[in-house]
Amino acid sequence: MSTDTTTSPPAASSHTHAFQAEVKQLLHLVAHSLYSNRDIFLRELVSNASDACDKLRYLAIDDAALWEGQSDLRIRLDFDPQARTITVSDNGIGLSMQDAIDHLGTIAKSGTREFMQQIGDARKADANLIGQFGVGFYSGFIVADRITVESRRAGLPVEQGVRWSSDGTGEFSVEHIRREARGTDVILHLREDADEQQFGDLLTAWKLKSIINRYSDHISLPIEMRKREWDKDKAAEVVREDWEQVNKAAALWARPRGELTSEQYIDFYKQIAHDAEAPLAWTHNRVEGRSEYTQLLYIPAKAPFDLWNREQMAGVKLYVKRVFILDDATSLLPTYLRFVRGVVDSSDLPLNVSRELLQESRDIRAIREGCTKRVLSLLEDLAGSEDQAQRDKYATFWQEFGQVLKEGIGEDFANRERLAKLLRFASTAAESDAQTTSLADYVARMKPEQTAIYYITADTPRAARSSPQLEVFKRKGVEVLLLTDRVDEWMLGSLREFEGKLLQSVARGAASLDALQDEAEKKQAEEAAQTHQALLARMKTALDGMAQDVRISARLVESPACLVVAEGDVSGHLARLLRQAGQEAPKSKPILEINPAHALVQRLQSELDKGDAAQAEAFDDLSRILFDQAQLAEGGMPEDPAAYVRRVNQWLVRAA
Ligand SMILES: Nc1ncnc2c1ncn2[C@@H]1O[C@H](COP(=O)(O)OP(=O)(O)OP(=O)(O)O)[C@@H](O)[C@H]1O
Repeated sequence: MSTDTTTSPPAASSHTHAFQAEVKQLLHLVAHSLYSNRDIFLRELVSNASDACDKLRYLAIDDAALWEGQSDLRIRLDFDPQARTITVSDNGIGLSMQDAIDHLGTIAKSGTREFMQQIGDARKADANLIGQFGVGFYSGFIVADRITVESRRAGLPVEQGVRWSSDGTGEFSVEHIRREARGTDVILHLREDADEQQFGDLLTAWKLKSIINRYSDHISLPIEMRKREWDKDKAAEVVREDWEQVNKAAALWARPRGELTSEQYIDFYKQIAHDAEAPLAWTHNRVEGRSEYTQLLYIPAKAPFDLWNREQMAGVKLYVKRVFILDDATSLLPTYLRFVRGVVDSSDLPLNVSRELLQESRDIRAIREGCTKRVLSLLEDLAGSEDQAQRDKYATFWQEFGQVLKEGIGEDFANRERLAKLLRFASTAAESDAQTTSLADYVARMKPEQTAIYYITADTPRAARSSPQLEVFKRKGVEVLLLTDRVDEWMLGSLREFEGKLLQSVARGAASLDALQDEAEKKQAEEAAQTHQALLARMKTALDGMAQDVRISARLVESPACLVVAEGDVSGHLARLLRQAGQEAPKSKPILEINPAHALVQRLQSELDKGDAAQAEAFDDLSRILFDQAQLAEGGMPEDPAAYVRRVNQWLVRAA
């Protein structure tokens, strides 16, 4: 926080401010963890310069005076070997004094701020992790021990320039300066203390050019350096006053696929996604027809830390005829594809398109549909590839982003079937939870008499696997899918069937099990229900207010009891999720199913047969114990845990 909040001090007086706490941490990390990646500092500063130019162009649409009579935007890179400085200049929007204090002293992006708060200990953070957050401006401190920024915001008087300066430890100073030129100079004073080898080469034209070529070629503005010529007479290189363009300024996505190497695609991804790791896959197409655009979309290999934030949607950049317009993935892709990174460049939209206009534009709708289809095709290609390495990539993708993709089942009606084919689940058919299956593979393995796709929902795969409701399925060798992601219950609300087969919870209703029972089993169940009619009725009274019914189970083999929900009722698992999320869960009561072959149930029957008043209490207690245990077995909690413990203990004492 600022120690001094004066915003407009008189010219020439310098004011010192402390960095926000997280910036200090970040600076510490930057200086200590990113040496191996040091060249990225130039990419970050050039990208800021380019953003500043884009911003000016955008604001000048409504206020042409901001051009101040000079509308050729460009970025310049200069260096001085004697002074050991590198300067990145732009004639973009520039900074006011308040901008400099606000933007260069704090981390504005809430995600990055939270991240910095979380890591706390600099030693734990590795460069890859930090790379994700785009250290941006502060990356200058990888190579510099002092940075000076001189700037003037477009439209402000020349006296309202600002000089910001810091050694990147605890504080920065700001003062007003007189500055004719609009825009910003970022001057890096290279470190001297470190090994000369480490930074010395940065003070050469070839090195700076090679970094620009590697990282910033696609920047659509010219990046210029001073012309250098060999002077025969002096037998030395002389630096001229005029400038030459050193980048191709050819947007990568605008070049034909055949001209580009994988390395170029990967480098470009790393820049736009702020990711140190290569992407899993990408798709690059020029779409022609009713709406013309180019799309270059990437699937990252790792989920970002803020994937769960559905508001965090700035993954795809929109360009119009190679001019950057905005980061607004909400218009370009549905929420459930928010992990996609990339660029869409439209040939049809007007350059001054606003956010509001975007929402209504037919061209944007067409682009959004087109991008969605492309991403789904890309995923289908990976998932269905002949090549094991590609299928492994899909497995990685699923691991990282599967839960997000599942949101699409409820959100994207038009693509629901395609999405359903991309789903993967853990299953009782595999020993390991990591080995997942598709619905199509499940259907191919179904027993001839089986009519439904069975699943169980639970908090963890382990809880799912040991659930009593699975017992009969295990005995009969019928596969059950194990659904343990939070989003699953929600997804199931929209995914009722697959290839004509209903998805059926093993913990719901009774009808679906009929298909799995042979005649003898059905008869046996009917007889058991007859024999235990009185027991069932008596238990129902004992569990009044807790269970809506008590019946003989066809699901159980080893356990005494389990809970099931009636058709149309909310499952116990979903009710728990809702309560955890602080929401009201519908108050439907479960059905208790009991296993007549189990000793505890037989014990209940004998308590009932004794029929005296003292036994009535024992009967009630044991019924409640069975109910509470069924609750525990499916990962729930007895309504009154202490009462449950008391009852169990009474029985243990009696048995001892
Ligand atoms: N050359 C510049 N001209 C004008 N403003 C700048 C310039 N460089 C940085 N800024 C301002 O400082 C802010 C912080 O820059 P920084 O690079 O740290 O983060 P960012 O650009 O917002 O994020 P990222 O680099 O991760 O994309 C920018 O958002 C911008 O407002």
